[in-house]
Amino acid sequence: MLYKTGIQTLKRGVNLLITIVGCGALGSLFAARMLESGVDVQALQRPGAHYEVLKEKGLTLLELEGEEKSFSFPVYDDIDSCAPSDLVIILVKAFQTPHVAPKLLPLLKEDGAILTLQNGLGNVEVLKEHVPLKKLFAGSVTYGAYRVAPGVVKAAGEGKIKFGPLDKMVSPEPVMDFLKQSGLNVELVDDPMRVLWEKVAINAMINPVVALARCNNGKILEVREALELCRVLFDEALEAARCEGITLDEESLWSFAMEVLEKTAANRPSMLQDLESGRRTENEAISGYILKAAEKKGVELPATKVVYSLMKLAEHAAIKDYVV
Ligand SMILES: NC(=O)C1=CN([C@@H]2O[C@H](COP(=O)(O)OP(=O)(O)OC[C@H]3O[C@@H](n4cnc5c(N)ncnc54)[C@H](OP(=O)(O)O)[C@@H]3O)[C@@H](O)[C@H]2O)C=CC1
Ligand SMILES: CC(C)(CO)C(=O)C(=O)O
Repeated sequence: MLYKTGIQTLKRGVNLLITIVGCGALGSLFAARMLESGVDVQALQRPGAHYEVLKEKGLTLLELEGEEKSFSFPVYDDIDSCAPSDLVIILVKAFQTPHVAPKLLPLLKEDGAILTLQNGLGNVEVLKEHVPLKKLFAGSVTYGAYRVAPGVVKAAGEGKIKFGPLDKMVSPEPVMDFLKQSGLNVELVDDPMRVLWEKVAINAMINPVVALARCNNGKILEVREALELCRVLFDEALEAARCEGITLDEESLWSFAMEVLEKTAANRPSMLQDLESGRRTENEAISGYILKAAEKKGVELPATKVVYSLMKLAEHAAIKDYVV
């Protein structure tokens, strides 16, 4: 018999509540889609300019086609003010996970669930230290959003959430139904860790290369040497995945990576946006994690090591008080 999360209360017509932990670009886009679908949302957000605007004036979402929408929902900077929720979605950057993970359990109703949709690897390991496995779900996202000003988020493309429970004995249906009801495109997967590795392989071959070159994703397709470098980084990421016992489908994933480059040709990747805004990047959770996974098995990944080190240098140069 599969363990059910508390989200089955959905079927009893009780109002369900989602908490978004880290209501930045993606968290705000999701909050907007949920509110449009009539689902209750609250955000746990750290204090700062974005928090102030969300709290005082609400969220402004600029749709891809130019429409401007306003949303108002409860935004808190402390756990004690939050109501216990049925589903908590983690959308802080990976390096913030150790700060939020110990606070999560009180945010949940007794049988609620937690879903991480963050990029990078290592988040699940941290969450597992603080949350029972049966409550944990993980996945990746192809939606896009970025912040244009505090409280103002631009939608950069609809996409899909691929997710699944980390404990195979847990029924994913209630969370799946809830996310669908929340206006999001969702697909269930058997092995969420594979999905996280697929996403990290794509991030590892695009993000640091484009961030270091300070260009748009599409430029990679115009420079043969850049594409060759991406291929080496991609192959190294797949090698690291094998070191963790995960064999990714090289051919179909490479085709998907090319599709991502074409579809996001005009985009500046998140890592570049972070560098340009003087913010920390997810370098550690992407290239850094890949290097560590391989290192544990005595495998060296020379190209990944070079771009990882250059990204550290770029962060050191761009970020005040960066700890090397
Ligand atoms: N944006 C996108 O298109 C996509 C993003 N992702 C992934 O989703 C995750 C979130 O990305 P994104 O939304 O772009 O990032 P953002 O930086 O825009 O959002 C993260 C938010 O978390 C807040 N925050 C930071 N620390 C804490 C904390 N301790 N407690 C509460 N809130 C906190 C930040 O506050 P503050 O505003 O003060 O900085 C910020 O608003 C990342 O892992 C990213 O890689 C995946 C696919 C697409
Ligand atoms: C897929 C990609 C590389 C698109 O830019 C991305 O996820 C990012 O910018 O972080």
